[in-house]
Amino acid sequence: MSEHAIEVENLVKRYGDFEAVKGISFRVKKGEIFAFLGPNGAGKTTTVHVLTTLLKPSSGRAIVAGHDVVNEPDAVRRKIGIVFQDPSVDSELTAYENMYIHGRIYGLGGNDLKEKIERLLKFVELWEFRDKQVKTFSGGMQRRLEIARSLLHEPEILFLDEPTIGLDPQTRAHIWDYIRAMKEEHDMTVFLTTHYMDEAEQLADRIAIMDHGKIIAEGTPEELKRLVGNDVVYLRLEAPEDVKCLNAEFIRGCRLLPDGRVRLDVENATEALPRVFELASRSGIKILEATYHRPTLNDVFLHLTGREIRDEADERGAMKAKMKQRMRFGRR
Ligand SMILES: Nc1ncnc2c1ncn2[C@@H]1O[C@H](COP(=O)(O)OP(=O)(O)OP(=O)(O)O)[C@@H](O)[C@H]1O
Repeated sequence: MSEHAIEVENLVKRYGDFEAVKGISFRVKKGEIFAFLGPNGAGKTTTVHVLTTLLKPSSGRAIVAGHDVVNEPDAVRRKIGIVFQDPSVDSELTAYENMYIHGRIYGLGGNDLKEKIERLLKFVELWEFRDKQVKTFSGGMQRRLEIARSLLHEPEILFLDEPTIGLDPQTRAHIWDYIRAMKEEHDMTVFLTTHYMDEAEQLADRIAIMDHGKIIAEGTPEELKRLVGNDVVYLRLEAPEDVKCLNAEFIRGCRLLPDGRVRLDVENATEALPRVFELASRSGIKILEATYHRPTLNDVFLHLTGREIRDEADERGAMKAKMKQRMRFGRR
C-alpha cells in the first residue's frame, strides 16, 4: 500500500490550444492537509477537476486513493468527497433533505443514514436548522452544509476548492476549525486550493505554489519561507551614524536606509531582537524604535515571480467600493 493518497505525474490539461496545467508532478501523503496556493487562473480548479474525475487529463497520470482517475473513475469517486467553489446544495430543500438525498445517492439508508446525518449536522453546528430551507442560510452556513454533505460517505480524501472564498473572517476561522477537526477525527487527507495566504499558512502541512499552470515551489510553510532568506529587523537610532558599531556574528547584514532607519538581516528576528538591545546597550547606542519582519508566503510568491498573489475578485470589490465612495463624495 502506498503511503500517498494522491500521486500525480506530468499532468497536462489543455482547453483547445490553451495549456491550463503544464505538466505538474506532486504527491500528497495520507493524512496530511495539502494546499494548492496561487492566484486566480493559476490552474488550481482545473487540477482539482482532473483529480476528482470531472475532467480528463490531456496527458500524464494521476492516482487518487489508489486508483487511476482515467481508468477507474468510479472507484476514485467512491473514495473522495468534494466541496466545489460554487454552491451545489439545493436551496429549495431543507438542510436535512439535502443530506438525505446525497446519502441515498451513495447507497446509504435506514438508521445508519439518519445517525450519520445527525452526527454531521451537529458537527457543523447546523442540527437546529435542519428543517430550514437552504435558501434562508447565510453563505457560511451553506458552506458548512456542503462540508457536512461531503463527509456522509466517509471519504478517504476530501477536496475543497477555495473553501472560504467570499466569507467573512470570523466564518473563515470557523471553517478552518472544522477542516482541522476533520483531519484529526476522521484521519482524512485534505486537498485544498486557495488564493488566501493566511488560509494556506493556517491549515496546510505542505503547500504547492502554483502559477501559470506550473508548480513553482513546494514544501512546508517554514521551508517555503526559508527560500526568501533572512528575517529583517528595522531600528531607528538616536544617532544613525552609530550603525557602524552594530557588529556581531548573528547580524548577517547591516545598512542605513535612505529614510534614516537601520536594516539588520538576521536568521530569526524574535531571537535576535533581545541580543540587538543587549549589544546596543553595551555599545552606548540608543534605540528609539524597533520593528521586525518575518517573510510571509506573499514574500515567497513575490520572490519567485516578482508579482504578488492578488485576488482580482477582491480588487474588483475594492474598486466598486471606491467608486461608491467617490459617488457619495461627488454628491456632497
Ligand atoms: N473550460 C475552459 N475553457 C477554456 N479555458 C479555461 C476553462 N476553464 C478554465 N480555463 C482557463 O484555464 C486557466 C486556469 O483556470 P483555473 O480555473 O483552473 O484556475 P484557478 O487557479 O482555479 O483560478 P480560480 O480560482 O479563479 O478558479 C485560466 O486561464 C482559465 O481562464
